[in-house]
Amino acid sequence: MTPQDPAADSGTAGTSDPGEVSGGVPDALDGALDDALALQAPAPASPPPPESAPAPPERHRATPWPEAREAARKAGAAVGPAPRSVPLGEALGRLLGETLTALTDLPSFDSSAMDGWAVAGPGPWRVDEDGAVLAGHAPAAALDDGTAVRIATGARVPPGATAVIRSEHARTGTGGRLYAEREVVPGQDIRPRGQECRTGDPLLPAGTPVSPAVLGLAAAAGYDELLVLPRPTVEVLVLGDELLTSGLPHEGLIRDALGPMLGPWLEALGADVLGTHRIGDDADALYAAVTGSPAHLVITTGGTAAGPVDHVHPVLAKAGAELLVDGVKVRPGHPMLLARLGEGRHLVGLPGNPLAAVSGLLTLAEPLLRARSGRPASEPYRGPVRDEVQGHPQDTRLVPVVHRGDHLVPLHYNGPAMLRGIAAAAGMAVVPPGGARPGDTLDVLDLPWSAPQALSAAAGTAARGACFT
Ligand SMILES: Nc1nc2c(c(=O)[nH]1)N[C@H]1C(S)=C(S)[C@@H](COP(=O)(O)OP(=O)(O)OC[C@H]3O[C@@H](n4cnc5c(N)ncnc54)[C@H](O)[C@@H]3O)O[C@H]1N2
Ligand code: MOO
Repeated sequence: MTPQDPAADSGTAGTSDPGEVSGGVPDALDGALDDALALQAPAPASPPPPESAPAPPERHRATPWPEAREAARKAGAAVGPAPRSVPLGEALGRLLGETLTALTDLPSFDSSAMDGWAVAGPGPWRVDEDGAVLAGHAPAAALDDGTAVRIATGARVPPGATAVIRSEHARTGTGGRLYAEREVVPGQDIRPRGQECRTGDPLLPAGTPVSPAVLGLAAAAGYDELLVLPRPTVEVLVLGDELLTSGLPHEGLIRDALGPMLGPWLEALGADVLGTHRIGDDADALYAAVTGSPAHLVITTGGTAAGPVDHVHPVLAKAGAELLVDGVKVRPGHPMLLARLGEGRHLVGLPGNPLAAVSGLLTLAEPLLRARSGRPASEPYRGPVRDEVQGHPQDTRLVPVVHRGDHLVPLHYNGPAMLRGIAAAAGMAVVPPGGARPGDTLDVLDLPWSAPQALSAAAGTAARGACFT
């Protein structure tokens, strides 16, 4: 087996031979990228053969992949978040816990959109030199027809004013008279009170992520605090005596690839990561860490299978946890599990093989965290696959893919112990049992950093016209 056929490592079939997918990307740059992604790279001179995983025993309890995701979503939804009020400065990145409703008209008064003159009636106008109006200052006296005052952008328009003329569109002539240099349309460059919204108007729906722009809108609309959904807390427990945290692998020891990856990934999924702890292969330490964790969700890595130091199942049994999902019909990652630890607390056990851990993260942790934090279910996007993807006879496969034109292109370094494919991927294609043929449409699970941003809140407010002032 070579790295060009790595999926065979998991006992499943790989994608088509790289030589078959090299056509249609003639550009030299694309060729170099393809090499990097192993879309079409020739085999290295002496590729280290990936080790074979043992044929897994029949798992009668294994849950079909779609049902496992649904079980994780339900587990998260059952303990959905209670909204709480936080100062604006602490709301960034949270989700709105209620509809953001305007607490004021915006603008809250008729205001000038430009620096210039407020005028009343038709010109020319007599300029009241003492009556200049600045933003934030006391209102000017009412303007009589035929008069004008200087006005600054954002200042209150004096009662009686019928338009604002920009300073570059008028000149003062003899006798202090103001002459417009182009037609004056009534109401021009005046932002009328309530142009953007009226008090009580819904501005954004509950569940909208609080972005910097949302903070700005909330402040403009009168908010000092926002009701937000708290982020679920997560603790990561990395198991394995063989793991190094620095330097090169040596003497059977390997670098911990999951510790550095999972914290940021979980943060990107909307969690507050309390910590990542390395437990080794110590059952007592694992029991203490699992039962003593203050987190809503404990994530373990490794130790899910049936080896002599695979402590996750025994520890869960000892802790009285309820297994909600014990194995999933998915490759890689089938030993993944989901357990209920107690009131409002769960554990997701990720397999130790790094891509299998990613599979568990997307299958169980993502839907649980999404539901638990009040985010709407993600809409998988779909696309036609360019190449054949061989499937597992009974199980779903998750395969890292990139986009090429309108097509999904499976990446070859997709073995369970490999991160090379996923690190270059735009998403994980969901390959149904039996596989996919070129042109078949596949669902794609997006990755938090490559997701096309959901514009759900704005989607219903299509631009109906331009507003240049
Ligand atoms: N008898 C069976 N053996 C195995 C089965 C099975 O069904 N029956 N399943 C295989 C599959 S599939 C997977 S996946 C693994 C799952 O194993 P564990 O969750 O128990 O994980 P470990 O044995 O601890 O580690 C597996 C593999 O991954 C490496 N690893 C672990 N943690 C890390 C880390 N943080 N960073 C990088 N690499 C890590 C570890 O060294 C092992 O090579 O079980 C199979 N066996
Ligand atoms: O080989 Mo396993 O499929 O990594 O879960």
